[in-house]
Amino acid sequence: MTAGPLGLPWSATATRGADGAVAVGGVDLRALAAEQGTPAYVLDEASFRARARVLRTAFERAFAPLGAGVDVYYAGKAFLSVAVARWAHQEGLRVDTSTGGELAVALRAGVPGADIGLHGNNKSDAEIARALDAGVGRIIVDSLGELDRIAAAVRARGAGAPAAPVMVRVTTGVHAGGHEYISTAHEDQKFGLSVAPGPDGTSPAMTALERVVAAPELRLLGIHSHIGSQILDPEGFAVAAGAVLRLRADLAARTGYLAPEVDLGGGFGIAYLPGEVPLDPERIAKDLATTVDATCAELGTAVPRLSFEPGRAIVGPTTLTLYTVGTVKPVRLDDGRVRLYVSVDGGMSDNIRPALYGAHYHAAVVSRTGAEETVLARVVGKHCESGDIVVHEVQLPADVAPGDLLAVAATGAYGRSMASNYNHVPRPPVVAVLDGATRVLVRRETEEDLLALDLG
Ligand SMILES: Cc1ncc(COP(=O)(O)O)c(C=O)c1O
Ligand SMILES: N[C@@H](CCCC[NH3+])C(=O)O
Repeated sequence: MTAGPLGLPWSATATRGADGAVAVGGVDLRALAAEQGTPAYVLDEASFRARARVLRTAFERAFAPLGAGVDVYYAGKAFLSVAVARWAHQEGLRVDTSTGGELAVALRAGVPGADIGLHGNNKSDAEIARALDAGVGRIIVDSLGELDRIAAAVRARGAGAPAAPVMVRVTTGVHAGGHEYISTAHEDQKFGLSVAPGPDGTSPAMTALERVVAAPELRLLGIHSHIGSQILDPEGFAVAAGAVLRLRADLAARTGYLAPEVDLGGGFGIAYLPGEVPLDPERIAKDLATTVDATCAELGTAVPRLSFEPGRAIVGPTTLTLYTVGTVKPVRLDDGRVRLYVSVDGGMSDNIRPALYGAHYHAAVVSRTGAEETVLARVVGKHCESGDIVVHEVQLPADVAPGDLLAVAATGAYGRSMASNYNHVPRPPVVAVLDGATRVLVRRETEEDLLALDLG
């Protein structure tokens, strides 16, 4: 994927003018801040669409020679709004949801049920019913109990109700990703059913798959594996693919049913810092096509239809968070260095990732050309926590001052979607920019919005 004039981690259309001011999508961020206020998430629509297309076409091209087809789902948990669900669908992607709320957004966007998947390790009966009402293309089952509940929900619809299309989410023991909490395929965690044999020699994954094959209310589409998030080393995907394909072949040997699909999840890592190298979609797609082809040949099974669920790799790099600098305070460290604490008008309520995962981000002053001399800075928020850090370490112009606009790059994934109202701070808007125009996708919350929930 091509980087723009400012290079990674900035979005593709970000440019810096002669006066030092940064524009995205042809919109000067000073004008955007004056019109919309700060903080604000600024989403580069052209970049979102381009990234969605690049990922889809990379997988389509790589898997075309295998002849079984590919679907790419946009994982809405990274960031979902009606507009982005629509953009993803217009760019030929389907939409992956993980709660009734995300499902509601995708449906409001007009995405046909058949192009929506529903995940979740603890789906409510209401969520299951809603998914069946919407005719979702697949429900990704996460436990044996859930299988029974979906079957019951189908039965409750009466004779003639179509069987529910399900995939079974399995854990292959592959542990990958940027942080232990976001690695989802090792065994001691809540997601999926393990492929490791239990005391009776049969794995929980196989038990679930056999149960689906036997249930008239369920139609087994396939097997699902998601190994983690922000993965920069492609090796784990190939290992997981091999394990899933072997499980599919074992199931066919035991039941005579060869599941038509395999989903290898999302998790493709992006650049958060200058110099960081993102996972290359073309390369991962080609490598996986080679692995799938070779493994299926070795197992003597037909190649399945493949699907993927990237979230971060599509939306992460498209968005920056625009803040206004407030307090600037030099703090002397034990080793004698001075760190400049630069406080902005948001913080852990609009980006919890640094506090939750120790995630690192990059920032720059975007309203003017700063002094050539730079200082070691830490960008912090306005919340009542010393861990309210937005950017742990970054060199900023030595003259950074209150009133400057500061942008933090690559905040599109798990920023707004994990935002909170800590300290009664209203959540920022999401403003799309395209060809010199702004469009508010999600409006700024107000104190009135928050007080409206408080019944006194
Ligand atoms: C099942 C599933 N699919 C897709 C994703 C999207 O992951 P990412 O945003 O890292 O691509 C996740 C989140 O990790 C997930 O849990
Ligand atoms: N929320 C995590 C990723 C988890 C993905 C959902 N399974 C992050 O910010 O990196």
